[in-house]
Amino acid sequence: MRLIWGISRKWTTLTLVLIAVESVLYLLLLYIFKHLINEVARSTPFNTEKVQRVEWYLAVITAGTIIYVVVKALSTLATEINAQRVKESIDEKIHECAVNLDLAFYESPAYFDTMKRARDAGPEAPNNVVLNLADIAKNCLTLVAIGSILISISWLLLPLLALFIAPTLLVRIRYAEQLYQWRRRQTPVERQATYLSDLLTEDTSAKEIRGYGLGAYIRGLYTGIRLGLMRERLQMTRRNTFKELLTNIMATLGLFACIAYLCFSLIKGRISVGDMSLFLIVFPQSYGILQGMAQGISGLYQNNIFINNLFELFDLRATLKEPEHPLPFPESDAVDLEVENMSFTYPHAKEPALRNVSLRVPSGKIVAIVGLNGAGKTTLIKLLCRLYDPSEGSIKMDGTDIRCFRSTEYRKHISAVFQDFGRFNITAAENIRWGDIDGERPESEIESASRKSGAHDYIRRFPEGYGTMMGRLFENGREVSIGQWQKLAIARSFYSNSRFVIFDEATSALDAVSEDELFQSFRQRIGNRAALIISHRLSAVRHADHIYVMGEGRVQQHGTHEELVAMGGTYAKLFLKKPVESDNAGQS
Ligand SMILES: Nc1ncnc2c1ncn2[C@@H]1O[C@H](COP(=O)(O)OP(=O)(O)OP(=O)(O)O)[C@@H](O)[C@H]1O
Repeated sequence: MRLIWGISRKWTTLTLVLIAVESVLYLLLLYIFKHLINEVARSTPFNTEKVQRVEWYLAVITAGTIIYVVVKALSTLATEINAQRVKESIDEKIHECAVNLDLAFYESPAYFDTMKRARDAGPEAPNNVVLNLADIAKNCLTLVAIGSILISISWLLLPLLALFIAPTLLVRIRYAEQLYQWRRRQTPVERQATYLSDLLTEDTSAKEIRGYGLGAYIRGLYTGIRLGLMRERLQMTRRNTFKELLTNIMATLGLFACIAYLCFSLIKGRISVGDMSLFLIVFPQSYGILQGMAQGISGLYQNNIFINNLFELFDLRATLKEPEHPLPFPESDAVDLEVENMSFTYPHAKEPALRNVSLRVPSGKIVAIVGLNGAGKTTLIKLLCRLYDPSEGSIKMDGTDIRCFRSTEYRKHISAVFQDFGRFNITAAENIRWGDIDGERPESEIESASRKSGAHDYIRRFPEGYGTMMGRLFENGREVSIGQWQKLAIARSFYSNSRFVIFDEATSALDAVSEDELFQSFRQRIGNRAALIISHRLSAVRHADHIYVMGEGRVQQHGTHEELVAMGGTYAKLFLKKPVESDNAGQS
């Protein structure tokens, strides 16, 4: 309730007011209707006075019914608008939560379970709660109206009805709870099934699934999981159907008990014909309303417990601590990035990925990091981008620990191209502009960044140039090669206003000519920024001002290319297996 109220006060109030008006009108109409029937049935002489009274009742009932229909339509509209607003707001909140959580959450299966449950529940669940609540409120008020009429006929009717309908309500609430608990338990299994289904339907795995003939096997795994889930669900449904049948029989007995009671009351003359007619109108309705309420309350209960999943997600808090009093970022362009005795262990991992690493990226310099697979290079980059905080040691920017800056502020000064860079299905221009989404920069800078990365060569050949939709997800989209996508990602980092450019094997898919061109004039391309390059290729690292060699999470050697070659050891082993001139000499 607080969630809904917080999102949409105006519409929630309007909805409740309209529902109240609708119910009061309904009660008034029934009341006038009763008088109309009594007037018609009364054994008074047929004269002008009687005709006038009947006409008056008819006119009031007709006008009142028209007003009632209008109010009902308005209240349905207001409820729907309110529900839509809540739905949009919750959707927005889920996305906000996902974006604000730090990368550490993505390491944990529990996070994916919570996210899946929240996405399964919302944004429909709060929406349904609004509709449920509106329905229950409406039914309650109508029931009060009908109840007061039923009590005026006989006080026994209401408790009799409630007694027989209560078991239906309880059974439905119990089933809702069982369903929720079951879904909660099954989330990891359902995620496995979704993963297998994605493998079968998405383009990223399509080639290997066909190449290795894995289709039938994966389909078998998927069907196995789904059939298991279906069997359990059907078992629950079967048990529930049996219970529902029993309680429905009870409710029907209750209905006929009331009918029998009223028949005898009429015979004994305890109720009038007007009462009986009124009863015949409202009785089926009250039965329907009570059943609707049972459904509404169990629905509310069910949606409410699904909403708990949403709250579970909203309650997740980022683990990266933001400083209470963030320091302003250094004004000067000449800032150094320094790593001091840093160690880091991934959440849920036993062994540290980085041990006592120290290195320096001076302003305006190009620094390279090399090492075998699993040496810890990418991990170091993630820490430099402050996607994680070190377990020990620190990273300093111009002598200040980067934890003293607001993380969003700090990240603006680092632009990284990761191995698994983003391939965004948006226009080519937007792909580059996302490197500095808040900057109001002239369009020409997009092309300039694109020229520096080599992406301009193929984008200019597209009939729609930079307006071309990239990827094949959307109409008229252009799929390009991995190397061409990589050039676009590099252009994005060049476009950004950062002081440090980080390339984590960012040129691995570039052809030798493109890569050579890029690194030959790399210094001009990055301007006065500093760069950190991770690469397995000699052509990418040999021109660096300083090179660090990493192994088993540590810095093993460092120096210039010439110094390291002279030193021998890991670097020489990595890069001197083939003649130094060869582009692929450094591939590990
Ligand atoms: N998310 C993670 N959770 C736990 N351990 C991880 C995670 N990512 C990487 N590791 C481990 O950390 C170590 C360093 O990995 P990292 O990705 O930094 O290596 P790398 O030097 O970049 O390797 P490559 O050259 O293959 O890219 C490896 O032992 C790896 O298994």
